Amino acid sequence: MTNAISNNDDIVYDVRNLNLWYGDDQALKNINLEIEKNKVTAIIGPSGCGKSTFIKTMNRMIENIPIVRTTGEILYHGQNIFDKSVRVEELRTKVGMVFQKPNPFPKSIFENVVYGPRIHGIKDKALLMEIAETSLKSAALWDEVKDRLSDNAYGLSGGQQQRLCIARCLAVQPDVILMDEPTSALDPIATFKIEELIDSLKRDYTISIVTHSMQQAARISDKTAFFLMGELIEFDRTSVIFANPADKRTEDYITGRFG
Ligand SMILES: Nc1ncnc2c1ncn2[C@@H]1O[C@H](COP(=O)(O)OP(=O)(O)OP(=O)(O)O)[C@@H](O)[C@H]1O
Repeated sequence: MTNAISNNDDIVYDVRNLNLWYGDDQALKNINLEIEKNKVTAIIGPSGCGKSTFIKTMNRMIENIPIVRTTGEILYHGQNIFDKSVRVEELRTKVGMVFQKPNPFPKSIFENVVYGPRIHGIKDKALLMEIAETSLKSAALWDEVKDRLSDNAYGLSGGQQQRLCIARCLAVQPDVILMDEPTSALDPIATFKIEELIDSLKRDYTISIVTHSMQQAARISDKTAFFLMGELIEFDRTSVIFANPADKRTEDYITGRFG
């Protein structure tokens, strides 16, 4: 009888001895962690502990900041994303990102969703329409916008804009979705909708989410990583992190003693 140990196909990311510096300041210290397929992995920790830095490293978005230097490896399906042969645009198609503040383009709802497919050379109107419909349905937004696809995206509420950004991300058929505090600018109802959406998306995608809300991490994630001052202090099943953490610092943080 085998127990439920993941095999390699279940590991999407294998982060090995990752260090990152902004100039002389080290923001990530020897991080080792695996991200499993079709799971939601939450990244929690106090302000400035390196959560955003970590998540932006996973699709090499962090390299937009010139003073950044990294050592170590991030294996994505077995390939080190820092290898010279890796094409960053391709990686970012596979590993999409959703930000704290919804950031639709100043275009119609339809054009926002099909932006990526258009860049990839898809011109056929019927196909673009099909992609828009599928993506908006997957992002639980279709029913609210199907009659006004040509309206400007800025006319949507904040929560709708965030789901539109998720639809835009889905339209290029990613494998992983990185989310950096995706609900921190939203009200509780819009937050609830995004949380429900995350739960349904994990059937098809692997999700990693930075959150300041421990309740949110407890509600929606399967695994939780607790960061503190650039170090990964503890990484385990979310139920373990919140009910029976191994490290005193994790316990102090989740019980609100600091942070
Ligand atoms: N562009 C930058 N240049 C220099 N230092 C940076 C830069 N971005 C972040 N840092 C530093 O790296 C460390 C980690 O920051 P990061 O934003 O990753 O933390 P965080 O846990 O996401 O914080 P928060 O919860 O406040 O968003 C901090 O000390 C921060 O000051």
